[in-house]
Amino acid sequence: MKLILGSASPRRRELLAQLGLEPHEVRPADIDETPLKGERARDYVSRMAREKAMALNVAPDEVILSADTTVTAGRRILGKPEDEKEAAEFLWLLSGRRHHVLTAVAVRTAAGLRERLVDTVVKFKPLSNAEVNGYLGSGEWRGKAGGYAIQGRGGAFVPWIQGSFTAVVGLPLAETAALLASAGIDGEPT
Ligand SMILES: Cc1cn([C@H]2C[C@H](O)[C@@H](COP(=O)(O)OP(=O)(O)OP(=O)(O)O)O2)c(=O)[nH]c1=O
Repeated sequence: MKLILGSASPRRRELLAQLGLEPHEVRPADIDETPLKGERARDYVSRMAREKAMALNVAPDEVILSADTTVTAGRRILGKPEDEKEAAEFLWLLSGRRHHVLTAVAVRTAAGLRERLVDTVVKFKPLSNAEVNGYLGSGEWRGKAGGYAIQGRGGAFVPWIQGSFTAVVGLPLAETAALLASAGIDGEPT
């Protein structure tokens, strides 16, 4: 079976490499990522992963892997910030609080689609003006759900997590490996 990565995220590619897997092809799906009115975060993130997988054609010898990561604080869904102003808003919202990072993984073959949702709790320390401004200036917030990257400088804001570190970065490796194995794709640890 050929592994098709249905994602433009370089992090997801790197995480796959950690499993000893290299996609046969990268085929990102371009879908509308707007939440539905009143949609719950868990429903939203699952729908996104599924829609990314369903937007692509799948050949009988292909396995498509798609995922979606979103940050949720209270009832709010924090996606990728549109600009620096929104990134600042997200960072202040997360400052000194716990939030959830939800990552859904979808694996699709011609036979059907299987999906897993991973919920990780992340705690942010109270941020100072200097920390927020320095972080905004680094540009690291771009393209990251919630406006931070735990695997980068953003890691300095996180004293504690409960759940899956790899899920926060974009692909929960234990669940992904299990889903892929059941679709006939096995990696070797590198
Ligand atoms: C919270 C957090 C998110 N992220 C990233 C992972 C995802 O790439 C991104 C959330 O956006 P996604 O919409 O999940 O993915 P993407 O747009 O990067 O790629 P694609 O849709 O093609 O698969 O946020 C981090 O890298 N580190 C973090 O700590």
